[in-house]
Amino acid sequence: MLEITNLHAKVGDREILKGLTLSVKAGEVAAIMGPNGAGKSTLAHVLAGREGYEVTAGSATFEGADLLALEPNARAAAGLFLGFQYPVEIPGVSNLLFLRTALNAQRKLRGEAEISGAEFLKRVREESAVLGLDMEMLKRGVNVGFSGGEKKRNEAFQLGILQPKFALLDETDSGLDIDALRIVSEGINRFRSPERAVLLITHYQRLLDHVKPDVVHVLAGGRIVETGGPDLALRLEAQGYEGIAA
Ligand SMILES: Nc1ncnc2c1ncn2[C@@H]1O[C@H](COP(=O)(O)OP(=O)(O)OP(=O)(O)O)[C@@H](O)[C@H]1O
Repeated sequence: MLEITNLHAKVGDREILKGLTLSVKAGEVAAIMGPNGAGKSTLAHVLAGREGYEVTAGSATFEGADLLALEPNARAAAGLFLGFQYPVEIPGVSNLLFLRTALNAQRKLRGEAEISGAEFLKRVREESAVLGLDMEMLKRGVNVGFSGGEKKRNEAFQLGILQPKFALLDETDSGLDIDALRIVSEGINRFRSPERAVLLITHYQRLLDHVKPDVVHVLAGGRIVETGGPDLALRLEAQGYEGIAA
């Protein structure tokens, strides 16, 4: 589904991704772990098409199409979703208006009809119930006044509403209390399907206790340096990154 080959990318003058190769298949849940500053969020931003991140070599294709040639909104319409490590607040734009507008903009680019008010509301009710977000909160400005954990739950809510094909989740587990971690994990597990894929950037094995990954990659020094099964995450938890070649 996602094929990244020898990707090099820089921010300003600094090369962060240094020949990263990674493949994620449909149906797969893959985790990316790695030391602070290794380039995990940079990878997420490059894939989403954030400004200021320059790809200098390599390729990334999504379902066979050149992802890097697409504008960010076209990447979203193609089915790519990024859950931010640091969700932003958008005062004056309610969560529900934001999501309905985003969903319809994506549907329009795909040549689909707008979602009906009734269907949108049904999706909102279902997803907010799973994630424990009440309707009053969702009428407030996007993330405005949300606690750190509520912001992360809201990322999972957006995932449930937009129903993309590929979820790239950048530390969606950080800042969650024990119950919220279980709730957000449930949201991610509900999203799992043979047609979709998930790439979880995380520092903690505890998320992977709830969302069992098929594969675990280690990103260090701007490259994937090791790939294994769920046991790799357990080994890292026990041993740290010492001995991992950067
Ligand atoms: N705008 C920028 N200008 C200069 N350096 C940057 C910029 N953005 C990121 N970097 C650097 O790129 C490196 C990789 O950052 P990135 O956020 O991708 O790491 P990460 O693996 O996600 O780390 P963490 O686990 O701490 O979240 C870091 O050393 C960071 O300081």
